[in-house]
Amino acid sequence: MRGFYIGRFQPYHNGHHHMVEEIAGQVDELVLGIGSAGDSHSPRNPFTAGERVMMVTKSVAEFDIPTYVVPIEDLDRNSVWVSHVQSMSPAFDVAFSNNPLVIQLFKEAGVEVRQSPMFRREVLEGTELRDRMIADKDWRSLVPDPVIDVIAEIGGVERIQHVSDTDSNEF
Ligand SMILES: Nc1ncnc2c1ncn2[C@@H]1O[C@H](COP(=O)(O)OP(=O)(O)OP(=O)(O)O)[C@@H](O)[C@H]1O
Ligand SMILES: NC(=O)c1ccc[n+]([C@@H]2O[C@H](COP(=O)(O)O)[C@@H](O)[C@H]2O)c1
Repeated sequence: MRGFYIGRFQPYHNGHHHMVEEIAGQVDELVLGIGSAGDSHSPRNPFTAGERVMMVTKSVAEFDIPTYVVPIEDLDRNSVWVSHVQSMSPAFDVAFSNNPLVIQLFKEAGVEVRQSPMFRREVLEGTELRDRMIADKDWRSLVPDPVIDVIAEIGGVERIQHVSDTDSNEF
């Protein structure tokens, strides 16, 4: 059985990693969708799809499960989003998500959806991690080690601080 799990992963954190570990116990192969793939260099979406591919690929290497990482751009039309996802991804039997819109769209399309409880959500939330990066507070303890390396390699903290500076995000 092949599972599908999509997130923006801005950045990929220990909550996502915990969910992947749980999913890995339920399926034989996993597709990880990098959502909003066209977005980057903004306060909410600082990292490119390629950078997020690196974070996710290096992190899930510790789990013993074949994993495909697929960037998926957003569409203006929710009604055809599941078809769009299916056109970009290896075929899957079950989708995993805690996002209400994603759950609704998959269910309406007849795809089985499984949810899992949120894991330490008071700190394991992308928004909280990005705020900590901007404020130079600890975020490294909340992500898998490979994510620390990728964010260092790409100058990610400097970037998010720069794009969050209201004087420097005009183009
Ligand atoms: N701590 C967590 N435990 C379990 N699942 C999580 C956790 N954080 C996020 N998820 C789930 O992972 C998927 C992808 O989430 P997403 O990439 O939006 O992360 P996020 O932490 O919610 O980020 P943001 O604050 O940027 O929206 C969603 O289904 C979301 O509900
Ligand atoms: N119409 C669309 O393009 C559409 C609909 C539902 C979810 N999505 C994307 O799926 C991803 C869901 O991940 P999150 O749970 O991290 O929000 C996001 O990137 C979101 O933009 C896109």
